[in-house]
Amino acid sequence: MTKLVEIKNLNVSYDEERVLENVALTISRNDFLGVIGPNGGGKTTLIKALLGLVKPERGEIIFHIPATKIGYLPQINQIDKRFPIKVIDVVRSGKTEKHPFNLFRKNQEETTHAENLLQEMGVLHLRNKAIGELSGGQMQRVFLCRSLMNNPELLILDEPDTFVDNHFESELYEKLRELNKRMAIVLVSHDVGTISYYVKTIACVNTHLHYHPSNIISTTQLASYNCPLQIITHGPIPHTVLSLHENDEQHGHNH
Ligand SMILES: Nc1ncnc2c1ncn2[C@@H]1O[C@H](COP(=O)(O)OP(=O)(O)OP(=O)(O)O)[C@@H](O)[C@H]1O
Repeated sequence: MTKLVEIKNLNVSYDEERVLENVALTISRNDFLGVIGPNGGGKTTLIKALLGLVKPERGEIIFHIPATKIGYLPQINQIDKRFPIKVIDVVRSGKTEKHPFNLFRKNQEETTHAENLLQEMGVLHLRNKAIGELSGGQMQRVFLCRSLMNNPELLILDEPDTFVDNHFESELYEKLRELNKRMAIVLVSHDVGTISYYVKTIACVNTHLHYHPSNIISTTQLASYNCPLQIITHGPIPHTVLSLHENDEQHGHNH
């Protein structure tokens, strides 16, 4: 399996507070890794590490691909609706190999690539709209196109389902499954139920990282990973499983 990024013995602290400790993780070609964990557990910090944005206090991060081959869809909660930029230009701005001031110079090849991505995501008809006119789901698709402009080998998404409706959420995950045929994906989500249906492996991050080599994970395993999450799912239809009370049997399901 071709390795894309390796994290070894990583410690990260902010102002003396240890956020990641002794973290090891290898991302390889065709991986589809779901990153879960409690609030403040260090998921975003792990993403920053994968993007080379945090300085390790200890350990190392080895990149086997250039930075331009890592696509990133940040957590987007809000955007100033008045921001004057067209959809097509948002997508084109994801092209980072060139000098940044080339951004708005017309380049037919890049425009065609951006249009192909918009087409793939089903939003080509919005190409000349102002970004602020779009719905949450449409905007998320456009930003996803932007993160694909460099044809990444690794795509990292931080809670892409935050402000989209349920319908778009499942569409998005289906798209990710298609994209996973041509790139590795790391997906951070609070929605353990849904992601466990799509990802191949799971990392539970709560200062320490526990790698789980499958997408099926039980509440008992989560507890042993010190990942106190309330919901989890597996099987063909996503559903929730409530965490157990102390004396419960193991198979308490809530469909
Ligand atoms: N730039 C920073 N400076 C200081 N502390 C930070 C900084 N970024 C994050 N932290 C702290 O580090 C801890 C981990 O934060 P991080 O955002 O990585 O967690 P998370 O798992 O992504 O959380 P959430 O699920 O709430 O998004 C938290 O306690 C947070 O307050």
